[in-house]
Amino acid sequence: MAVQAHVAPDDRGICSPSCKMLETEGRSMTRTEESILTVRALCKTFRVGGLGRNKTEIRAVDGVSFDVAAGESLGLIGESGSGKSTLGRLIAGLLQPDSGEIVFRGKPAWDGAGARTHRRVIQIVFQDSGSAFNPRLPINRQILEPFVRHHRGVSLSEARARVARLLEVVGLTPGHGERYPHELSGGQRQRAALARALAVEPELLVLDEPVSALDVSVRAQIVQLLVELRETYGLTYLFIAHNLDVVAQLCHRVAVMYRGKIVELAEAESLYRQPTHPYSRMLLSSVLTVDGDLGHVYREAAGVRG
Ligand SMILES: Nc1ncnc2c1ncn2[C@@H]1O[C@H](COP(=O)(O)OP(=O)(O)OP(=O)(O)O)[C@@H](O)[C@H]1O
Repeated sequence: MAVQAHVAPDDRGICSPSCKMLETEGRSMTRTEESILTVRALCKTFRVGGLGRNKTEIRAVDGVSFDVAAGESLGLIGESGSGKSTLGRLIAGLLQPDSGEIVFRGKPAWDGAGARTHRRVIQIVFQDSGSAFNPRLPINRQILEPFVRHHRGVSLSEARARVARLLEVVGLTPGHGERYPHELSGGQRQRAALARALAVEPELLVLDEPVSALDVSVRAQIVQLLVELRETYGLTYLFIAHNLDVVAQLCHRVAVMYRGKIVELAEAESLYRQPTHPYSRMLLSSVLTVDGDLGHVYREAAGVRG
């Protein structure tokens, strides 16, 4: 069954989700209409090279606006250097915007004093989780620390039991928890990175190419895990990826970035079937060319979406 949702730009040129449910081949993925993340006119410029006025300005994110509904997975695609990671880092609070607004559950992401407001509820998982872990500490310590920080009053033995449970949820054993990051495979490290992110009970995960470095079979397992975690914990995802199959498997809507701007934002199936912006058409057809219709990628992915 075709996707029933419809997203249209409002009179400010901003796309907002307007559906309650996606139905895909008899399976449903519920999400609410409530927007939990609102991004408005977001800009970030980097100044690189040279001295003083000789510096070059790179407008990495250039006036980006969109909403994400609770429980939704929004994919973010675009060529290398289009600004996807910068946008993800801005939303996760790792970078401060030059201008524009990020509002999560009605509250601005930065307070008047320049401090992050959503440290806990928005977490980020990177492609290379190896470098995101401390190489000198076993994995379970690195999950325990954020857990304890955000669960004051929980005894150490209870915290350890909860960390063991988190490892289990992501498909790891207590034995994996005792290893150091380099003693895990890439897929196991991504599972551990997800467990660590979940330790603080986030609501939104920014997933910055979390499966790009994995081989095909491990990638499929992690995508399946992401689907399950989303259902179990009611998570919302901003999913950055190059791989369009993976985006089709996981995402309700997809935003296409080009030179720091979102040039198209649409329901995944309608974007894959009929991209409207010339850059989206070029991007999609450069990956797979089947009579200009990529609907089959979306349909083939339906079995995984759950
Ligand atoms: N810390 C930084 N300092 C200077 N320039 C940066 C910095 N981070 C990103 N850029 C530049 O901003 C632009 C957008 O980069 P970004 O990493 O966001 O793109 P991307 O779409 O995520 O690319 P990729 O898919 O290759 O990861 C690029 O021109 C990049 O070189």
